[in-house]
Parts: sequence; structure tokens; C-alpha cells
Amino acid sequence: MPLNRVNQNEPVVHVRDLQKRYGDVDAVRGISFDIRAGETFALLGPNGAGKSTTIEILEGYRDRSAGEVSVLGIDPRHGNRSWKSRLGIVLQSTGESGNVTVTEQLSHFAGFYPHPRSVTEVIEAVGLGSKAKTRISKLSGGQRRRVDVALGIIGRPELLFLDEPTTGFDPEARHQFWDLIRSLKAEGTTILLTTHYLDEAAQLGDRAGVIAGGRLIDLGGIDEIGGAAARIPFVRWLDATGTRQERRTEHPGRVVAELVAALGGEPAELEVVRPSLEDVYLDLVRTADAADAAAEQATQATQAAAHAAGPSAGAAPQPGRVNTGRVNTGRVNTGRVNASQVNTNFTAADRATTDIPRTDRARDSATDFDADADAYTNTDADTDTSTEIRA
Ligand SMILES: Nc1ncnc2c1ncn2[C@@H]1O[C@H](COP(=O)(O)OP(=O)(O)OP(=O)(O)O)[C@@H](O)[C@H]1O
Repeated sequence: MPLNRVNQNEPVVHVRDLQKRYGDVDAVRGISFDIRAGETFALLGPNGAGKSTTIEILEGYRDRSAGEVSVLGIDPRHGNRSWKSRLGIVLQSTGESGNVTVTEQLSHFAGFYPHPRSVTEVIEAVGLGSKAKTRISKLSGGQRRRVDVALGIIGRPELLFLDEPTTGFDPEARHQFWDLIRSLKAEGTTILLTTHYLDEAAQLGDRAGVIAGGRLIDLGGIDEIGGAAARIPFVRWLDATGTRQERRTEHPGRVVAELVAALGGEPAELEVVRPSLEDVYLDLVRTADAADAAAEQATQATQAAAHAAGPSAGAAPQPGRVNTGRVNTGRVNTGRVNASQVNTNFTAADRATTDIPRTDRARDSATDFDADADAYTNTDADTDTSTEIRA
């Protein structure tokens, strides 16, 4: 069957007003974004923000409560096997632990794709060349995670989902992984990445969306997140009393020159710091947290007032309206899954209507192509945050 290539003008991923509710928890509360062909899009947010839920809906593993979604031109609710073969999926915690070697596992999975990459090349690319003949059960946690990444790319995906791909990687492995992702990007692969490593997002991402409490709180170019004002640098130094001073300015050179002139020499512990993506992200998330807390307080006050006034006064409390989802309570970390032990025989009906448990996805993400064939169906002036320059 010819691949249903996405129209170049159409976004690879299109999400409009996506919503997902688990019981009383509004995990995703109206998220909209697009990812264009060849882009690396980073979905960022604190634990429990709704990132994995969103990704799982895009992958077709989880059904949505409301909203519009299209991935490679198809609604994931109706993604068939040929659609699925165009996706690469690295789940949050697959942890391949089979009793087969790295080469055997990858060769086996490669067989399920129409145009797989070379197994040897993929093993080298993920830095497991010296472990090719080692049983996966004998690998370290970080090495198994590399196997997950290898399995995600073996099928030469058009769209690669990477859910916290480098958790457990040592710094060298993380840098190797970044090189690998850059080479995939150079080939034109579209990538959706979630990560808690903001340096990783800054290194790899073209654009980012920041989610908090199930809402998209910012969306834009990776260097634009938080807005221009959030990127204005700080000049910091110690004054004559040893007190740290800080001035935020778009003209750090000028401020440093003024300082040197005022001091008649080098300021102590002088530094000019440009806020990193992590600094900007933390500001965004804290602001969102504070807004949520204020909204929750207001809701509680309204409910208390209504309660005090008796049943006939005003609207009844609406317990399901408050998002309690900042803390990830409902999620079981599935840990390691033996790929050979999980059930892969989901039916079309299962896919269309059911959230597939995370334990059952490791193998399903790659190996069900022969089952159930086509069933799925400002600031001109300086912005100072401190006082006058104090030398
Ligand atoms: N199967 C489930 N049943 C009930 N609630 C769930 C389920 N899965 C997730 N949740 C809840 O939905 C919210 C969003 O969870 P999600 O896993 O999408 O967050 P996340 O941003 O991926 O978090 P993390 O960074 O910790 O992986 C959380 O409050 C979580 O407890």
C-alpha cells in the first residue's frame, strides 16, 4: 500500500482544543498546537502537567474526551497499521528486558516495518556497538534506555515521539543522543520531544509548548518562550559591603562600564547572565501555579459562601471543576516490561474506544502490523529589577 504522505502544507501534527478527563481529574484542558514537517517540537511541563496524556492521544494509545487531532493527516482514533508504521515511539518507561541480544531484538522489530534502517547502523548510532551481542537483561538501565531509542527509530519513522528519552543517560550518552537526534532532523524526521532536561529542549527544539495544569501556558520558538522581556540579561556583582547586587538590563556592557567607572576598578564577582530556557520555564510555571492557587482559593471561597448561605443561594459547588492534577497520583510507573510477555492483540474496537494500559505498549508500538491489518481504520529602556548601581 503506498504511504499516505502528509501534504507539505499540512501540519504533521494538528491539535485543537484537546481535552482529556480521567474521572474527576481534568488532565488536559483545551490544548492547541501544530507541528510542521521536519520540526522538533518540545512539549515541556512539570510532573502531572498532561504531557504524556497528550502524546499518548497523538499516538493512538489513549482516547480523548474532546477536541480535534490529526497526526500525519489521520485521526489517531482511526490510525491503521500503515499509519502506525510511519511513527516511531519511545515511551516513557518501556525498559526492554528480554532474554535476547540487542541485535536479535532489533532485527526482530525491524522485520515489522516496510523500510527499516540497518540494525548495525542503529546499534552504532545509539552507542551500543560493543553490546550488540549482549542480552538485553544484562544491560544497565541507561543502556536499556538506548535500546528503547533504537527500537523507536529502527522503522525509519516520519514522526518520532520521544517521551523523556534520556532519563538514566550519563552526560556523554546524552550528548551522543543529541547528535543522533540532529542527524534524524537532518534527514527530515519530525520529532515530538518531552523532557525535564531544559538544556536538552534548548539544544534540540525548534519550537516548544509549555503545559501546566493541563493548559498550554506558552507556545513559540525555543528562543522566544517566555517573551523577549524574560530573556533580558542580569549584571551581578558584590558591592563594597559584600552584598550581592543585581541589575537587569538590555545593555549589560554599558552597565558594566558604569560600574567600573564608579568603582575605579573591577567589580567583585562580576557576571553577566542571560536567563536560560530553564530560568524562563521556571518563571512561567511558577506564575501559572500561583494563578491556579489563586483561582482555587476563589472557588473555595465561593463554595464556602454558597454553603453558608444555604442550599437556595446561588449555584451548587462543582467538585469536578478544579484541576487537582499537579501531582501525578493516578499513574503507575510500569517499570520494565518484558517485551515477549505482553499482549499485542488489540482489536480495532479496543483501539478506537479504549485507553491501552502503559504496560501493554512496549511491544504494541512496533509489532502489531501483521495483526488486524487495516482495522484501525519590551523594552527599549532598561528593565531594572534592582536599585541604582551600588558600588
Ligand atoms: N490513567 C490515569 N488515570 C487517572 N489519572 C491519570 C491517568 N494517567 C494520568 N493521570 C493524571 O493525569 C494528569 C496528567 O498526567 P500525565 O501523565 O499526562 O502528566 P505528565 O505531564 O506526563 O507528567 P510526568 O512529567 O510526571 O510524566 C496527572 O494528574 C495524572 O495523575
